[in-house]
Amino acid sequence: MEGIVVKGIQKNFGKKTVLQDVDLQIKPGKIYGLLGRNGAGKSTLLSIIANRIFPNMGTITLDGQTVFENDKALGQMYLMSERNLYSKSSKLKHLLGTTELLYGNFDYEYAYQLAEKFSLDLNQKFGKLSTGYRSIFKLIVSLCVPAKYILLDEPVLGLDANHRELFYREMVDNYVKTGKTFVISTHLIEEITNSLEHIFIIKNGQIIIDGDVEDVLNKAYLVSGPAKEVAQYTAGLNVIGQEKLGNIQGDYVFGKLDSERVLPDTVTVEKPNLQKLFINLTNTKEENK
Ligand SMILES: Nc1ncnc2c1ncn2[C@@H]1O[C@H](COP(=O)(O)OP(=O)(O)OP(=O)(O)O)[C@@H](O)[C@H]1O
Repeated sequence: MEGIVVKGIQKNFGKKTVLQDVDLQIKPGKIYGLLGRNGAGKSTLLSIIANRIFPNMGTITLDGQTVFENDKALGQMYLMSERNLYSKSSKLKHLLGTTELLYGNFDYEYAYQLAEKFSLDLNQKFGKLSTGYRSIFKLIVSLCVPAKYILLDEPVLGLDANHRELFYREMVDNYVKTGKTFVISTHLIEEITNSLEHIFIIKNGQIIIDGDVEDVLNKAYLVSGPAKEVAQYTAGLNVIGQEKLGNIQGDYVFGKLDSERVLPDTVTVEKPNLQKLFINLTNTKEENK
């Protein structure tokens, strides 16, 4: 099968199972979002895909070939993660050269252009950069490596709002120009929704949603109005969350509404955004109370 295929992945750390029965496919030429709450297993999954850590069960293939100790397949993937792998005493421009040694054909011209846009001086040493600029440097590298699949684990960590916007724009621009595939794990859902085509939502180590953003959002509804009428209208539907303010109630429904039911005049049906849907799908029972 084309692209990256993740099949039956399980990962345990000690006695704890942090990923279970994870199956998914990353097809070439799309922008994917990997969304999940703190500790859901996003970084672990991305590290397994990039062969940085090994699963207890399951396989990862790229275009049908295992990625396990397969340099050719791994050369087509680049994982940018929170971990700082760079030597603190190295100048940024020299670190670009190190990346070229590993991945070949590094796009220096583009890297210099991006550095200028982000006001990053490449003559500085990595260790002297602020948290945000460390992320920016790593992002610049990930946009300029020749790999076909770019995995970004919390890419905008520490970036201010202006730099985050600039990064999303550059990523989409790069995607349009190169047709590369991006997989981004993030908590900042609202601001990235428009850049994503497909999402995976991971909860407690399992994929609970796998679909195109539009299709997923088409299944979500927010039904609001007086508590009694709302409860009647949503009875028996897949209500995944609820908001209450006095006597006014908002039920989040995921799936289908019942077209046979008459919507009372006092009740409205809206489409929630991805962030609201995510919060409701991933809330724990305690948080729903
Ligand atoms: N090396 C490790 N040893 C033991 N437990 C680990 C290790 N790495 C991750 N974990 C545990 O695995 C679970 C998943 O962690 P992971 O970092 O993949 O989550 P995440 O979704 O990326 O979270 P966050 O959004 O907070 O970064 C957590 O409970 C974490 O404590």
